Amino acid sequence: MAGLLITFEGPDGAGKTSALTELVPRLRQIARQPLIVTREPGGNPISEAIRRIILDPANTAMDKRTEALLYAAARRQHIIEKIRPALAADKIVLCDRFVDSSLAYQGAGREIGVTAVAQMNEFATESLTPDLTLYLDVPSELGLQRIAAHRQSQNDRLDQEALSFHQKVRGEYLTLAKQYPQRIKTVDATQPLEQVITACQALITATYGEWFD
Ligand SMILES: Nc1ncnc2c1ncn2[C@@H]1O[C@H](COP(=O)(O)OP(=O)(O)OP(=O)(O)O)[C@@H](O)[C@H]1O
Ligand SMILES: Cc1cn([C@H]2C[C@H](O)[C@@H](COP(=O)(O)O)O2)c(=O)[nH]c1=O
Repeated sequence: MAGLLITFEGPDGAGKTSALTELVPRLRQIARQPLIVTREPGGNPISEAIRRIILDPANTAMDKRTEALLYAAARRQHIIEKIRPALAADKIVLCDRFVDSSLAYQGAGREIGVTAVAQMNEFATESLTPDLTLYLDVPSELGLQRIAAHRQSQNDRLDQEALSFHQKVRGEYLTLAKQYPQRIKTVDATQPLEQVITACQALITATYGEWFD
């Protein structure tokens, strides 16, 4: 498949959404192909509906494997409806979270096991793998502090997890970054936001310069 798939990963509060908001218009100015931005879970009506179920703080009874299956189901629909058609049309796709989130949150955080969650996602994605993943790294304490300081609405079900859950998530991200150094590039997200954005843009254009002016 043609196109370019770039994913953004990180613990809660790392700043992916903030960085993407600024980065997208900058990249659009220099991109040689159309660029779309999307997110997981979500990105299309069915997957956004699944997102609301997964993150609803009222759903305290949700089993951890049910949760993992719902993320994979949302991902499947997202790939079929949005990501694959965009890649087939040679577009640049920036995606806020992808399979690595399931490995870190469900595999490690929920302790289902990274191998089991990877296998389930192989089925869902038919092995679609990002060309590049930018991992925004922050200590869990800082990520949670940022969310507590800024978020006005009620926290979602995952934000409410204990610090130890978020530490397991971060630990797995760091392991994945070591395991796949060609694909996963780490950005120090404790830096001021402008520096995080600059670092993301530099990594993208250094790795895939032929896609940008
Ligand atoms: N580099 C930064 N320095 C200081 N504050 C930041 C930085 N990046 C983001 N923030 C703040 O932290 C909060 C969380 O940021 P954001 O929502 O972008 O993170 P996220 O990675 O998308 O988190 P989540 O996965 O929980 O949605 C926001 O209020 C944002 O203003
Ligand atoms: C894709 C995906 C996400 N999660 C978690 C991570 C976050 O806590 C929420 C999504 O919220 P955000 O505002 O988009 O960061 O869902 C997960 O546990 N597993 C996944 O596969």
